[in-house]
Amino acid sequence: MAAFGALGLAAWLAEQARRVGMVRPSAVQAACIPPALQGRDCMGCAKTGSGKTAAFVLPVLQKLSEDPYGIFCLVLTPTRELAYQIAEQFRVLGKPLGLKDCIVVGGMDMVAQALELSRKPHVVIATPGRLADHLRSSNTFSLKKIKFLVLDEADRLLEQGCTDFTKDLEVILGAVPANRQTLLFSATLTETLNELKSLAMNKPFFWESPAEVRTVDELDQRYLLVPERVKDAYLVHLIQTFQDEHEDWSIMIFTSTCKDCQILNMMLKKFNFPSVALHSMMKQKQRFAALARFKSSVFKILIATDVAARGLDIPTVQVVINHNTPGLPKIYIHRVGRTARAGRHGIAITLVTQYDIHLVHAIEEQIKTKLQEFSVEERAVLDILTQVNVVRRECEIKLEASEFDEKKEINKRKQMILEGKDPDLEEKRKAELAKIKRKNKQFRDSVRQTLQERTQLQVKRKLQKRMRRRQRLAAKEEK
Ligand SMILES: Nc1ncnc2c1ncn2[C@@H]1O[C@H](COP(=O)(O)OP(=O)(O)OP(=O)(O)O)[C@@H](O)[C@H]1O
Repeated sequence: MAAFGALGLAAWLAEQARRVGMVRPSAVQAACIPPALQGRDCMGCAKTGSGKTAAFVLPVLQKLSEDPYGIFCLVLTPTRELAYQIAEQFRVLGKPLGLKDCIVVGGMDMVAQALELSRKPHVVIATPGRLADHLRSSNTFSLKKIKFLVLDEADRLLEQGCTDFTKDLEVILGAVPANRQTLLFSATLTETLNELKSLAMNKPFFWESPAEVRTVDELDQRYLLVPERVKDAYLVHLIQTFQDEHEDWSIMIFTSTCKDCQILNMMLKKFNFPSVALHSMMKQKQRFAALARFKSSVFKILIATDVAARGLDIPTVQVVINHNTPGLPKIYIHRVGRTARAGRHGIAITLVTQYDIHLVHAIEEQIKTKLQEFSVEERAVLDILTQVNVVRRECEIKLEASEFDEKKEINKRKQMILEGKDPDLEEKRKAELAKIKRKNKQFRDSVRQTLQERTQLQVKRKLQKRMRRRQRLAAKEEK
């Protein structure tokens, strides 16, 4: 495969890439860097861990070196941790340029970010919510001259649902120029291809990994059929097994809710498995600290919700365990993609209960691969079953006593204060917004009602007119 220089990158940039271990471009880099350098919009759909980040960082840095000014490039990504990770790649690869970047994410000081933005950094890496807040509340910076708009995990940014970014993306797209280059990347682009294409201003160059199998070959994908009520005992047994056989291995465990994440973290500590949790109910500083301790192998076990499912690049992760079967195949693809990255091997085990069989079939259909059964010693699991369930109950009671749910509300309020917002004002704003929405709905319903009544009236009049005409005709015929 051609070297980076042959892709059109300047010697200094190819050398910088080499210095950080990128000697030969990966398939998605070899495919997308040339058209990006030629000024085309690009969409890259490549497997997890295949170097999509550098596929947009390198061409952006190349173009920036030819015309250095700020704000040159805006990168949007769905989570705060990913924003920091992308910024790190820009800093490492852009070091010879003296790159100035600015990270704009929630949970951090908004005033400091506004100050940094006003200094016109070359590259802004942001989560949509916080950037939209800045655009709504201040005019101390402009995105009018950006050359590149990059959407990392693009399909997640455009996903509709409870935590969708739609309104924020509308604000941001209104603030960027039409004559820009748009680069879109993800491991699961295809489902939202049309919406994504509408984002690209001109006919985008589209590249998709040719392999039919959607997950990497180096990934050993297993399942474990377990009854729902003994799932935790299997989890503890799996961790014990891996830690006995490979004490240097790092394990990422995914679960569905913040509460479950918290309880499992408490449980594992009681079984002397030092672990850290990562979920959206934690304060931002706690999230960063947990990730740093896991990345540096101070802790070998990370329990996370799907806030950590996409993009996180932690080379030491050898095992991914799905404590719950992901509801969507693409969530599965991203979760298990946290291991077996950049050509390394890894194993992913999904705990499948009697209620999840259909989910496994949907996953296998999407990834075009059959999961193999992972065998364990049932006896060993039964031996710890009671103890695990007792410990879980103790942790649940302890968590309830700590008013975890109430904390969620308090956390939200604290977060707003930290971000310079007034929680009561926000509460009032939300109530007013809800009232306006209710009134609008009532108005629409009454209009619809009136139209229906009017239509019925018109139909009735027409029928009466037709009846009267028939009566007149009948009367004439009688004469
Ligand atoms: N050409 C290359 N040669 C060697 N290593 C590379 C190369 N490109 C990227 N890498 C390394 O591969 C790892 C994965 O890269 P990256 O995080 O960009 O993958 P990705 O495709 O974005 O994954 P995901 O879909 O999970 O976000 C990183 O550690 C990165 O430094």
